[in-house]
Amino acid sequence: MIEIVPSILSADFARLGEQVREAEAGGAERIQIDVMDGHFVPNITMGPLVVEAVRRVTRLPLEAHLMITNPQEYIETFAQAGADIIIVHQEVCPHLHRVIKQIKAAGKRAGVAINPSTPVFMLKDMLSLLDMVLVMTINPGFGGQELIPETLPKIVELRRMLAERHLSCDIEVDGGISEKTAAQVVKAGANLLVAGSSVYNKKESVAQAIERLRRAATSEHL
Ligand SMILES: O=C(CO)[C@H](O)[C@H](O)COP(=O)(O)O
Ligand SMILES: [Fe+2]
Repeated sequence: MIEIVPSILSADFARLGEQVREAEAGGAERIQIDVMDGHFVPNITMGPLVVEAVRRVTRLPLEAHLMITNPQEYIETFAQAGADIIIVHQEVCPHLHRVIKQIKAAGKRAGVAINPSTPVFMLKDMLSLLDMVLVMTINPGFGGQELIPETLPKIVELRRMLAERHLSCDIEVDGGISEKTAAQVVKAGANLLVAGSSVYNKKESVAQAIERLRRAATSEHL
């Protein structure tokens, strides 16, 4: 099943609760919270307090996309704050197996993200332990960027690797997902499509935006 996953990075923070509820009412089945530390990526955003606040206004599963240099130091904090899926970046985890086990030990689903320049084979031996691989379709740090086309073959390759191993891990994509790119990433093999600026775009309601993206994602055209 194809899901549109709203990222609150582009939401109106002055009325965050409302914006999360709008996504839920609009049919979103999970929400992504982008955590940035100003070290791994050149931007600073939200932390566990925001996860805790969002947890209070929705029953949807929450994904914490941790774009931070020492994720192993914060797994339990984000688990306690109410994240259901914890996503760490491969690039900052020399002991990735240990971090995945740490997420599982906290009772949460484990995801690993890879930047556009990180090859999919870096995750080959960990695939059986993962609930999700997040293929970044932009360089992480900011919303509103354009999808990098070189990331599309990575999705195809990952889907093939999972099929070969009979694994049912989710493939999520994040960055530059719009009406124009949604069908392309689905065709490549992604099933979870994170969307920030195209969901919270101020031109239409959050529900309308989600519906438009879902239609584009599941259309045969393009
Ligand atoms: O991880 C992220 C940025 O690093 C965000 O999830 C992503 O940017 C979503 O924003 P948009 O859909 O506007 O590209
Ligand atoms: Fe993200």
